[in-house]
Amino acid sequence: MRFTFTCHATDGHARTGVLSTPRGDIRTPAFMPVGTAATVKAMSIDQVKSTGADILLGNTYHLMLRPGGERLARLGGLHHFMGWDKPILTDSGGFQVWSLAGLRKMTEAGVEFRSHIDGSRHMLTPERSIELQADLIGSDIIMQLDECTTFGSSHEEALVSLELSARWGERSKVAFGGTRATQALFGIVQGSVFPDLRKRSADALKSIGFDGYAIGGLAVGEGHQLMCQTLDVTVPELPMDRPRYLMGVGKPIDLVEAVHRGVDMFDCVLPTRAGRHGQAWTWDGPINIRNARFAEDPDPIDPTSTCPASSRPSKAYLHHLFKAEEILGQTLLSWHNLGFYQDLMAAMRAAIAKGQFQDLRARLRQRWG
Ligand SMILES: N#Cc1ccc(CCNc2nc3cc4nc(N)[nH]c(=O)c4cc3[nH]2)cc1
Repeated sequence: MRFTFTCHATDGHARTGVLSTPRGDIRTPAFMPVGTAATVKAMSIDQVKSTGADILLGNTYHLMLRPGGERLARLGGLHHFMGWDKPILTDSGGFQVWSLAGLRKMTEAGVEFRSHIDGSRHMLTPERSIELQADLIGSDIIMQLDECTTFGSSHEEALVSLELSARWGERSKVAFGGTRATQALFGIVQGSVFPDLRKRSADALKSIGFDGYAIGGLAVGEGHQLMCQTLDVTVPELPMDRPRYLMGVGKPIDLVEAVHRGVDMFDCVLPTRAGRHGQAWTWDGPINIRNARFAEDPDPIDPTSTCPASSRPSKAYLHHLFKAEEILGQTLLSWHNLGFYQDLMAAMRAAIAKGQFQDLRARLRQRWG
């Protein structure tokens, strides 16, 4: 059975539905925990599963460097390697090369770079990225190789960049082999913050034809308002019957505003990275558990939560763990934050289904400012 995306309800531009894949269904709007190096940092795979996540994100850049694509394939692929039998989406590597690798050389062919781990030389082309994702890692949703246009680029620079990404999108589709029975290929829209270029990029990708469309080039320093304004002009250019994935986003308020504009899928390191640094997200906004006011707070973060990390340990205990630099603190707050993100997505799906998304959005905007 191939991929099918079904919308069950809409509320304005917001929509809720299911992306059915051979490895399982993804309830949308969906949040994907980030499992960069074959692990959602500080979490066991059972803890991740317990939060209700339907799909994880992996990074081709990290996995190709360590343990290596061919080694991962010899070990049965990423699902078997990390013990996750539900869907996995992998990013194609371009963004991570720019944010992590040293000594990069960008050409029409692809990007040459040195590993941030051991300085070894690597070449990533659209064709190699597809081979890594589809054949070696074995991911279910594959991203084209693209260039994430830096925020602050000129209109001309953004045009040159989006046209490169469109050519790489075409090459990715050819390497992927048109359509596959059990895997999906997503294109990535660029165009920075320029409405005309976002339309141009979307038109180019639609003419190539993808199973889903990601919105790239955002959450790169443009700020919440400009991100929302760019979504306002980009989402309407994307096909209604295909999933829309906003890459690298974001804070809870970002998710609410993007769902309001018709986005279906998200990924972000924030809940786990911030969790490892003591920040816990709550329905009343974020708190930092290392603050002295929690030193003798006997109550859990959220006694009503189904997540054990939210409903059982007291804030005093979590405060202690962070003061003592105990690893358990990082696990418990990462677990809590991922549980909170999944509860937020579930609340948005339910509100859209009941035609009450605007009430939820208004309440959360008021609370989170
Ligand atoms: N803590 C924390 C934290 C750290 C970084 C971020 C920003 C992530 N933003 C972001 N990820 C992206 C991945 C991307 N991947 C690709 N292939 N293309 C993109 O344009 C792209 C754009 C992105 N923008 C958000 C939260």
